[in-house]
Amino acid sequence: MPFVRISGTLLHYRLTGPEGAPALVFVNSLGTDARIWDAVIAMSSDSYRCLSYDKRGHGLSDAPEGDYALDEHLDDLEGLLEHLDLGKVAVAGVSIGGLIAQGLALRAPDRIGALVLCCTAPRMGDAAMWSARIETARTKGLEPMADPVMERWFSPDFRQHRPDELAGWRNLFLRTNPLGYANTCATLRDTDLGADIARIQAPTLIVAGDADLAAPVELVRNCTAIPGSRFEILSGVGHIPSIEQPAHLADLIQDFLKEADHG
Ligand SMILES: O=C(O)CC1=CCC(=O)O1
Repeated sequence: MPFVRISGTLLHYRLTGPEGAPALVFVNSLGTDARIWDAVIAMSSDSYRCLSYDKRGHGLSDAPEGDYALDEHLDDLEGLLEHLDLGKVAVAGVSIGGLIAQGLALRAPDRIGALVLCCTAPRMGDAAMWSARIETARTKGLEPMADPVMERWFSPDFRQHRPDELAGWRNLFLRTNPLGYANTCATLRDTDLGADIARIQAPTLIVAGDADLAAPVELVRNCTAIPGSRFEILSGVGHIPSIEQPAHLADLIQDFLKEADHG
């Protein structure tokens, strides 16, 4: 369970897989931590050096005060990559994690071997929605949002047939630092990469879930402005395919990275 301080912010990360193997980095979504990627990492770490971390405001990482700018998330991730000396990486991000991946590909194209953008878009939601969540998180905590958020995260089938997992991931959401959550909602409120992503040159796989209420398929399709990108729609999956269909997602990622010449 290593920790590192990047420009004063403590980050919790995990690194598995053979040293020298192509590096694959996983970025988590709002209200979660690196554990949402564990099943995919277990299926990938024979062939890839897998890095996952709790982005600021989440998990065991620090939750600094104040709205988080996208640039601060990028500073964290770039700092972590420099600290670990991973060379060129593929970055897989879900939701805001995918926004961070897009941002890094724009800021540091030479570091990026490939992108996997899951259930994300260059702009997610609108300012009013994020402001309302910020207000709720800061004044009442996360409990009032828990049930609606579970409906956004998980397909009806998952919620009906996997109640213990649902309860566990709900616990993860509720244990997120409400101020870290609110400060991250500010990133979503303030970020729009729509005018920029056509400049991304990295080979890009885009994955949407047809039961995703947080990033519906047509929103995720906006990522196809990235030249040459491939778009896949997973059936019966909500907002976090790494939890609902990890084997399917791991296969897609590995096949794509081989074609992209990253592993
Ligand atoms: O909580 C949600 O609605 C899902 C979500 C939006 C951005 C993100 O990272 O997760």
